[in-house]
Amino acid sequence: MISIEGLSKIFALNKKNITAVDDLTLNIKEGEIYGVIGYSGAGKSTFVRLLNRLEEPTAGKVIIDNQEITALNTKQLRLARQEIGMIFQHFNLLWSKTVEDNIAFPLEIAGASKAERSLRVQELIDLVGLSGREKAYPSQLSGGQKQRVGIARALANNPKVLLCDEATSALDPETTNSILNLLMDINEKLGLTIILITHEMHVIRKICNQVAVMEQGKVVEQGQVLDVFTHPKMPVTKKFVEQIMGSSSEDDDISNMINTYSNEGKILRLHFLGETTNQALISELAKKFDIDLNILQGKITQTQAGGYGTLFVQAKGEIEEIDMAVSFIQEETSVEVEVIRDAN
Ligand SMILES: Nc1ncnc2c1ncn2[C@@H]1O[C@H](COP(=O)(O)OP(=O)(O)OP(=O)(O)O)[C@@H](O)[C@H]1O
Repeated sequence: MISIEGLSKIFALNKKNITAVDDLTLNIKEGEIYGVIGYSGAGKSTFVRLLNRLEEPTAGKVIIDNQEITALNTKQLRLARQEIGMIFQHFNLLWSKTVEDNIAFPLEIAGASKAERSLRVQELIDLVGLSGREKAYPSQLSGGQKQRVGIARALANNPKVLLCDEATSALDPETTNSILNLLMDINEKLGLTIILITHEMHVIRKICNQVAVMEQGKVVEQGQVLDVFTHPKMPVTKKFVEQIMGSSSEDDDISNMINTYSNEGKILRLHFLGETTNQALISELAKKFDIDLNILQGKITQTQAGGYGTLFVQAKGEIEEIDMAVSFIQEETSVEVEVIRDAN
C-alpha cells in the first residue's frame, strides 16, 4: 500500500543543515497497523509529515496505493490528500466550530452536498462514539473526545491510509487505551492502513503488527512486533522493550528468588512467545500431573500476536512427575521451558 524509497529531509537552520530524515526506505502492507517509535528528535514527526507532503522531501519517493505522491502538482496533491487522513497530538480542531461542523469541514472542501454531508457526519459520529455531542464545541470536550472528533474528521472522505502523529501523547493512560481500541476497531471494520508514530512502547505493543525503530533520522530496526520484542538488536530498541518488560537489572532479584526457593522440587523458567494456544498451561499441568506449581515471578504482556514474556515457577512433587510435566511442555506446547534449579 505504501512504498517509501530513499526519503530524506534536510532542514537548513542558521546556516546549519539538520538531517531530520535520512535516506529512509520502508514498505507497508495494506490493512497493517505500522508503528514507528523513537525518542524525541529522532525524526518521526518529520517522517510522517513527508508522507502527505505537509513537509516537502529533500529527496526520495513516496508511493501510496500506486500513486507517486512526491510527483504530484498542487492540485493533484489536494485530491490525493483526501485519501490520506491524519490525526495530531493536539487535535488541530477548529475551535469556533461545533463537533459536527468540524467533521463536515473536509466534506465541504471535497464538494459534498449538504444532504450528503449531514448523512456522513452522523455515520462518523456513531463510528467514533460521539452521539449526543454533535452541537458541542471542542472546548467543551475532554481530550479523548477531541481526538474522537479528530479521527472522525480524518475519516470523512473514506481515506485508504490514516497517519497518526503522537495521537495519544496528550492523553491519560485510560483515555489512550480507549483511543487505541477505537483505532483497532476502525482498522478491522474499514481495512484501513494505519501508520502511527509514538515514543511509547505500550502503544506499539497494544495495536501494531509491525514496528520500525527510528534514531537520528534512520530506521535502525524493523519487523514484526513480537520478533522485535523477542530479539531486540540495537541499544535503542532494547531500551524501548525495557519500558514494557523491565530491565536486565532485575536479574539480581531473580537469582535471589531462585536461592530462596531452591530447597524443594525444580524451578522452571517458562518463556511464552506469542502464545494464544497455551493460555491455561499452568492449570493444565496441575491437572495432568501430580505436581504442585508455585508461581514465583513473571511478566507476561499481550501483543497483537499473542502473549509474550517469562514466568518462573517452582514445581513440587515426585521427580518423575516433574520430568514428565517438563517433557509435556517441550513436546506438546510452543512454550520454551528451562530447568534453572534442581533441588535433587
Ligand atoms: N521546521 C524545522 N526546521 C528546522 N529543524 C527542524 C524542523 N522540524 C524538525 N526539525 C529538526 O529535525 C529533527 C527531527 O525532528 P522531529 O520533530 O521530526 O523528531 P521527532 O522524533 O518527531 O521528535 P518529537 O517527538 O520531539 O517531535 C530535530 O532535530 C528537529 O529539531
